Amino acid sequence: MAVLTRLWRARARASTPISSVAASTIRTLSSCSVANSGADLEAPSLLAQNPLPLRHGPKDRNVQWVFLGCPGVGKGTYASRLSHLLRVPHIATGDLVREELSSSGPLASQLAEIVNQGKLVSDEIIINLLSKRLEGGESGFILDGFPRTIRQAEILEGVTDIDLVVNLKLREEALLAKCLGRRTCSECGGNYNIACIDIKGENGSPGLYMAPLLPPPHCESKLITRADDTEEVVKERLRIYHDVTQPLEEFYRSRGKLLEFDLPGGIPESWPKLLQALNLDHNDKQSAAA
Ligand SMILES: Nc1ncnc2c1ncn2[C@@H]1O[C@H](COP(=O)(O)OP(=O)(O)O)[C@@H](O)[C@H]1O
Repeated sequence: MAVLTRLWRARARASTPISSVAASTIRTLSSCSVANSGADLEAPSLLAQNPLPLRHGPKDRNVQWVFLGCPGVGKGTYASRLSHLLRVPHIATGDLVREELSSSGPLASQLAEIVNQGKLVSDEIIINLLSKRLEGGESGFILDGFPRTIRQAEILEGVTDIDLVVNLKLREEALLAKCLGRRTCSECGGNYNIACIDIKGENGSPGLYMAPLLPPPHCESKLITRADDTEEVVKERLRIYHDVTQPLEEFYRSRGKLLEFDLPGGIPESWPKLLQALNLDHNDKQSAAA
């Protein structure tokens, strides 16, 4: 991870075009390059190569995982739970963008315009925000919301090894409702969802039930909604996800790193199954619940 930090710092200092940073970092890291056989490995063989729990990754370091998935799928929820479980930082680029937005920094107004239209922030801005976040150095991480473009994935691949990419999937009908139901407590920062998803099974397809995650009474009057969680903007984010981010699935599948996970329901149904898919053991589950 120190390598990653150094390189992103160097990029931020030099304002070098990202493509040349990626090229030079790929050269620098040729001795510890990302395994890229091109073989289309299935998730089980990926896990067989890297049996979990992965407190330490392939080179005796902590896990370096990425979470992919449409807006509203629950990347933040599950990435955050796993980060507590595996004791690695959960780094969400959406949170970095929102922190910058709430500051009075020079970028704030430029970012507000982009984010409130549901568009993606430029790769350069995102890499700079990430490099600032990583200045302290990290040992292992779970990235959420990054990479989001093939270019970002190539840059990441040029600077460090990703062990596993978890692709969370949820039926399209549920995604919009999940985004519109999101609420955050302005005081404690707790995340809730007031949407109750109840899709009846029909023509052989199973139903889907996701209970709302309601706030405790002391948060009820302090709930806020993200400015970009309006119907129009969420639809635009979903469109951009399908056009620009979804190709990353094939990028990581071809490298044998993609673990597909269909969410079977809300947190009570999905969390144990996710742990199982990740081959995390019972002790880990107990410590997660603690
Ligand atoms: N890796 C990224 N590249 C470009 N823009 C990003 C990235 N991560 C976050 N953003 C910006 O921040 C916004 C919020 O991100 P996030 O909280 O991850 O949203 P979502 O709920 O759509 O997954 C995005 O719509 C986008 O404008």
